[in-house]
Amino acid sequence: VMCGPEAVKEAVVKNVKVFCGHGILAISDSVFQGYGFFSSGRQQHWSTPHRFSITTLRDLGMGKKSVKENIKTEAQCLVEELRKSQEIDWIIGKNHSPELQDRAKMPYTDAVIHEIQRLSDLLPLGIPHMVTEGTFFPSPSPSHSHQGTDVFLFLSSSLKNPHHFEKPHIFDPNHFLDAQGALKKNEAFIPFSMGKCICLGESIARSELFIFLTTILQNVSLVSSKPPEDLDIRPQESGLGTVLQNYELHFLPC
Ligand code: HEM
Repeated sequence: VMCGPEAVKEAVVKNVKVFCGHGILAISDSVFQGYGFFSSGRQQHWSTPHRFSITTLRDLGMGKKSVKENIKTEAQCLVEELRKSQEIDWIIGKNHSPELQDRAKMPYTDAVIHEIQRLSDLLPLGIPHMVTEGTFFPSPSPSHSHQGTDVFLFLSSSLKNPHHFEKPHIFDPNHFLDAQGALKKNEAFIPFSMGKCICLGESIARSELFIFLTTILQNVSLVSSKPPEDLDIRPQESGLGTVLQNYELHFLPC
């Protein structure tokens, strides 16, 4: 189990060939029947479909107009649905819908999204990896790993690392803001893993989070039925994935 950003980096950035084999994930076997990226024990990481997907998914996330427009349309539809379900007559912002280019000008919003991802810790142990050939792992405690050894990248231990985040268990966007209010990168922020094994959907996921959140907040105020300080933000369950608690929220017209 690789704990902390330094160990994860040592494994999947510096020793990428050895540590990026796919581990066994029982749940994916029954769903994917051995096909696709999540099939267990896939040792060859840079297969043709993988390369194809990297190009396609990263292109989609980075710039293809149709996808960006789809994300915006989906966000607008979500707002429409919220409006209908609330039966509140309010107007979707008329002049400007959030665009991805706005993100660079909105460091606070970006920091809030980083902090949501950090604390929600969607995949605490990442997706299982497997050692593809016997290797000696020098740090933090020297050890030998045999081919086929399961490897877990303990992403939680980076996201909630007290050496990298001042208040690791408290929601505070300042973890990602410098003294001037600009977005501050943090090498322990690795919810998508890192290196060549990094989540193929990172760019799309980050775009969606920004567009959805800003579009919702542009149109409604989210009000909790309890004072925020009384909310319990500990996860309901945490295994392969973190399941958050259910919260009661009111969507009020701005
Ligand atoms: C907030 C949302 C998401 C988070 C936190 C997340 C996180 C992750 C993590 C930690 C991994 C494992 C990387 C590793 O092997 O070390 C992964 C793999 C993967 N993710 Fe995501 N992911 C998200 C959304 C998405 C989306 C939207 C897509 C597709 C559009 C996607 C597609 C994939 C694929 C295909 C892999 C397997 C990559 C491979 O085996 O090479 N993810 N993701």
